[in-house]
Amino acid sequence: MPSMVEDAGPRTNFTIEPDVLPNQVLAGSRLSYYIAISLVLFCIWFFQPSKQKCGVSAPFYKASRLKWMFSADTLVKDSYSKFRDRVYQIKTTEGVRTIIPASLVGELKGLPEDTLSARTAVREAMLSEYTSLCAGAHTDTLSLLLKSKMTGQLARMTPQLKEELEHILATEFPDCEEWAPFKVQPFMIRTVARLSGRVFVGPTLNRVEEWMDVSINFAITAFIAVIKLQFFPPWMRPAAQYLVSELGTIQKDLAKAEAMLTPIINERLRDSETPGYEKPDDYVQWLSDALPEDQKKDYYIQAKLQLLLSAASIHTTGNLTTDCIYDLAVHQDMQEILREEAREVFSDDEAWARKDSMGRLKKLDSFIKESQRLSGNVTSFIRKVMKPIDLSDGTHLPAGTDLLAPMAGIAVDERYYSDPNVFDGLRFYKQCQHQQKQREQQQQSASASSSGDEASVSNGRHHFTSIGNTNMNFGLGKHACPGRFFAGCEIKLVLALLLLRYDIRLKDGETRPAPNMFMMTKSPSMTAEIMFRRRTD
Ligand code: HEM
Repeated sequence: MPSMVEDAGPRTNFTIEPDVLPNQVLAGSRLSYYIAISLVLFCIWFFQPSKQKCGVSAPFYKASRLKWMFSADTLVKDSYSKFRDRVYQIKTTEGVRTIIPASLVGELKGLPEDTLSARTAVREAMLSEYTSLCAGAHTDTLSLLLKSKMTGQLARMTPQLKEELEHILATEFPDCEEWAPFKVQPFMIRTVARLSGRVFVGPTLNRVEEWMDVSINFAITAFIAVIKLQFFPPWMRPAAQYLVSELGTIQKDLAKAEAMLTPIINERLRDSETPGYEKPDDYVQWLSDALPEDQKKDYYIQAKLQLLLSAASIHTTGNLTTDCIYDLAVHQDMQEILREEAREVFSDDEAWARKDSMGRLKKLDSFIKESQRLSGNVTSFIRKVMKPIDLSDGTHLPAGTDLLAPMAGIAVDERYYSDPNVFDGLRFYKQCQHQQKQREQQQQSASASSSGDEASVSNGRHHFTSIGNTNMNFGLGKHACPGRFFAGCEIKLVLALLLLRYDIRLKDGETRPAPNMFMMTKSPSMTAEIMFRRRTD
């Protein structure tokens, strides 16, 4: 057997942890059939030469495609430390990807969609023509509604979220009167599904198990469908799609969601005729109001947008919350610091609804951002070049080039983060304080305030929701995540409440649960247990 590693980079032993692959990949009555067909296709796919010639004037980092599949984190870090500020290319399972460093991504982030497309890149990555993972003409609606109805207005939602959180803690979190182990990841996914559901579909449907099930599993099913389809060369996919059972599940889930939403939409349309009717304040309503008259009864598109919204928000937010708990369990000293801050902010019950409360949790904000820095995305800024682009370093990017930014490498670049491999929960808090001082000094000095680096001092770039060329966990530019403010609010709420009520630690003799890596997706262990004990104060 020829060596699978073509060259370069430290070699990795590929062992697959039992919880690396979602259970659904491994289960099912047709398992042996899948294994047989997958093996044959894997051989065809693995040994076929990469035919993609896109003419990017940048060197290749050579590494096995297996490494991309199971160890993309290490691959991106290794290749980044070799090239750092240079553009380079990697052959991945999905084709050639051109990697854009932080120093050049600024030249691209403002380009229009017809020159550099996020939509096309995501549509292709999701194999939307088979998976239906695309909102079509309504793609912008999804983001615009989040921006106009949520961002900046989150305080209005926190009392409902707090109520929902109390309910799920009361019904699904153990008593923990003594130290007790608890599996965090599945709980966090359910919690975020319920909290988000409260704002997406309202207080009745969000607690219905069937809705929870569909909204949580839609993203997982789609992920598995994409992976299976990727094993087939593009020319085989029109026929191969019939072998991927998850594509059928996606359609069934869409139908279930449609059936659950239809009576709610109809009831609201009926009630809106009644004088004095007070409209509910949730995504179902915002969407219904935004749709043109002839589409208000298009239940299918409304169901689809809801499931796409769930897919974008539940696992991303739930997994980051889980990572934060793992980091809190390791960094015991941070718990009292953050608890103290939460006690100050939530000194009375009304504080949960106060407009500025979440913003005052500055140390917690820093802690979450630091967790995300070290556990966040492997890559970001997924884009497709639609018209040729020339970068200032002389790199030519022809139409058809697929871009990525090497987030895993940037996140541990010592030029951007001092002691980058050390977890410092107050890293961004200290930077914010420093920034604040600079701002005050600038205000005092008229000459200083009229000169120089004003923008960098005043834009709060160390906050959890800030984005920048070296900070792309929420993407960059026009398509940067519009849900990040809501995500921050949910995560702070969950962590603050848990910190106020529980002590948290690792199980005896254990270290921080290792993340799972599969196909560029890094996620916290789904099976790890963390110890909780209810506080008596
Ligand atoms: C920690 C949680 C989250 C992370 C890490 C995350 C990350 C991202 C990233 C990396 C992108 C791509 C941005 C780009 O390409 O420039 C994105 C897009 C998006 N996210 Fe999030 N997200 C999170 C939570 C949420 C939530 C809670 C929502 C909804 C409430 C949401 C809705 C969206 C939507 C609709 C887009 C597509 C934006 C567009 O293409 O214009 N996300 N997110």
